Parts: sequence; C-alpha cells; structure tokens
Amino acid sequence: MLNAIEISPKVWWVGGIDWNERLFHGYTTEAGITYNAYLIMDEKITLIDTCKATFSNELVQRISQVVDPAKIDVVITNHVEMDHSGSLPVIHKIAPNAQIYASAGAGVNEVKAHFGIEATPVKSGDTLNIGERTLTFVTTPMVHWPDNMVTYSDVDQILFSNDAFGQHYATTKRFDDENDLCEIMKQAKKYYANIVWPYGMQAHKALEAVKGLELKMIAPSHGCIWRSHIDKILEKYEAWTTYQTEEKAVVVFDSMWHSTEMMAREICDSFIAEGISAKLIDVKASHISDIMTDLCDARYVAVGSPTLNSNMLPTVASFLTYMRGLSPKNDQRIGLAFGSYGWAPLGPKQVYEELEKAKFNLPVPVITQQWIPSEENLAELQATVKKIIEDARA
Ligand SMILES: Cc1cc2nc3c(=O)[nH]c(=O)nc-3n(C[C@H](O)[C@H](O)[C@H](O)COP(=O)(O)O)c2cc1C
Repeated sequence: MLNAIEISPKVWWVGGIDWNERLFHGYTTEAGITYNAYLIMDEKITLIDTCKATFSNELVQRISQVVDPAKIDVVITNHVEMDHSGSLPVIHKIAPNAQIYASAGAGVNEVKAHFGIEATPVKSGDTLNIGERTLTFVTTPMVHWPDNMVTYSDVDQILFSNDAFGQHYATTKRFDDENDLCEIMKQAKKYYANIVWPYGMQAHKALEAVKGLELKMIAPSHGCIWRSHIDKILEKYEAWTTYQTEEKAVVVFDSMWHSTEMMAREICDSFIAEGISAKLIDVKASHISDIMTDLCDARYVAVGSPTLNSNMLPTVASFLTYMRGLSPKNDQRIGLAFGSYGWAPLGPKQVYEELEKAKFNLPVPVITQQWIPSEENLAELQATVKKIIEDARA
C-alpha cells in the first residue's frame, strides 16, 4: 500500500485511492478516483475530511503510519457527501472525543442526517487555532451541495478546497507537477463540467475569495494537489465559472438508418468550412459525461435525432436530460435542432423543445428532413449553418 505522504511540513495526505471505480453517480471515471484526506500534526491533531466508507481501512492505516488515530483532536468536514465523509463514523468511533466541525446549518444538519453525529457549526470567516496554525473556514454553499466549505491553513498556505479544483484521477503521485498536466487538466475540466457547472456563479464567488489568499498549494479532495500550476487551474476556473465559450462546435446525434447522421456530418463539415473547430459525437459511442466536457466551452451545439415511435431516440433524450440539469447559462450558446422522420417529425421537434427549455439561443426553427436527405437538402443545410455563423459573428 502507498504510504502516507507528507505534502508540507507536518501536513500529510492520508486518503484513499480507488483505482477501479469507473462510474461515479452517472459520470464515467476512466482514470479512477482518489478520496483525499489530510492530517495536520499540530498541537491539536487535525484531520481534514475522510474517505468513502469502503476506504476507511486505508484511511486508518495511513493515519496510523503518522500517529495513533485515537489521538485525533479535530475533524473538519468540508463537505458531507459520502465520498468525503463516509469514514467519519469509523474515525468518530476510534477518536470519540475529537471535535467535528462542519458548516453552520447545512453541514451540521447533514452530518446528523447521514451519521447521527453532532458537529460544531462554523461560519464563513470563523477561525480555529490548532497550535502553531490557525485554520480559517470559508463557506462555499452550492459548490456543489448547500454544506460546502473550504479550509485555509495560514502557516502552510494551503487551501483545502474539497470538491473545487478536483479531478478524478487515481495516481500514486500527489502533485500536479509529478503527473501529466494535460491529463490532469482534462480531468479537471470533466470534473467541472459534470459536477460544478450548474453552480458556476457560486463557484465564481468562491474563486474571488480564494484570489485574496497567499497560496502555496490548493489541496482538493479528489486527484492531484496544485502547487506548480495554481495559476493555470485558477485561470481555467475563471473562464469556466464565467461561462466563457470558444469558437467551437459540438454536433451530437444518434441515427438508426444514417439520415440524421448524414445531416450531422454536413453540419459538422459546415462549421469546419467556416474555420470553426468542430466535433461530431454519436451518442452511442460516447458517454454523456464526456459529451458534457466537450460542450462546456463550445459556442455552438447542434443536436439531432430521428423519429422513433413518435419520439426522439432515448439515447438523445438521456443526453438532453443530463445536459439540461448541468448547463444553466445556455443563452450564451447557439443551439440547432435537427433530424429525420418518416411521416411526422416528432423526434427532431422534441430535441428543439428540449434545447428551448435549456434556454439555448436558437436562431433557426428545427430542421427536419423527411426520409433521406438529397444533395440539394444537404446544400441547404450547409447554407443554413453558414448563415447562423455569419449572424453570430456579426
Ligand atoms: C422502429 C421505427 C419506428 C419509427 N417510427 C416513426 C414515427 O413514429 N414517426 C415517423 O415520422 N417516423 C418513424 N420512423 C421512420 C424514421 O424516422 C425514418 O426512417 C428516418 O428517416 C430515420 O432516420 P435515421 O436514418 O436518422 O435513423 C420509424 C422508423 C423505425 C425504424
């Protein structure tokens, strides 16, 4: 087993590594997950967050390499979701006198609701002296549950950021500069798009609070610790939390007999012809959580479905349902609905209605194609996309 790792003098990573988790509440985690917990060896021995319940043995073993877990004085619960707090009952049993801190209101209530354990409430700006260090709590409600908070250690200049700035990436190397930066950034974007995105405005407020801190490290509860590329992840969060889009198109479709696929290919090629980077995504071949990663910064989003039994295809409906829950600021994005039908174009119409409900900017009505598109139909489609781009650029 990988030993506990001292990430800064007297501050230890004691978390768990979940090498084989591949689906995490509907989100594919192809690179696995870590549940990061941190132990501060100060006068009051302090544990920041715990692990998923199934990793409590790993957590206790790693803590034991540093100190007898019964000696823990303080447990900070930055977020009660069970990937971070599932081992709290085990720690509470081993160290029953340890004082548990959670955010006032939501955090304390959630600790009680999940585990029947009483926690001490802290508010934003409250501090806790643990000896040499003073910890400061900053609540970050709805990033991504009501209870979320982050904890800052002054001596170490470490922000224990919980879910913010996290990435699902299982590795024995704890720091950003020890791993492939492209891979971590890709996973950070996937994490943002699938977990944090609906709460961009709240995340932006949290980001503003973070900017005022002297930071040597940002230690999230998932993935690598940022120490050499703090500026890069903050820059990305600035763009993501302000819903910035790039000159990029994502064309998502499913098709039974290739007519909708022909339309999708034509739309994709039309974007490319206008100098816009475009990606063609068959929903059968990509997981919806990966599609969201592509969609996160795309200015143009085209979605197509044929008609099956008076409906859009269930694969497309699944993607649209997931997307609508995650992406709140679609009015800044240009949407396009399309698809083929035989006798009543209900599939593509439903796609349009979903994009409308998701508040996309929809410059043209739904584009429907009876049966198979002809060369002429495809040329018309190309002209429509060209016009949409020209109008958007004007
Ligand atoms: C099982 C099945 C059910 C269909 N149901 C409908 C329908 O309810 N309404 C309709 O207009 N077309 C219906 N169609 C026709 C398709 O929508 C049509 O063939 C369309 O061109 C398929 O597009 P695709 O090649 O992108 O799959 C159905 C086709 C199949 C195979």
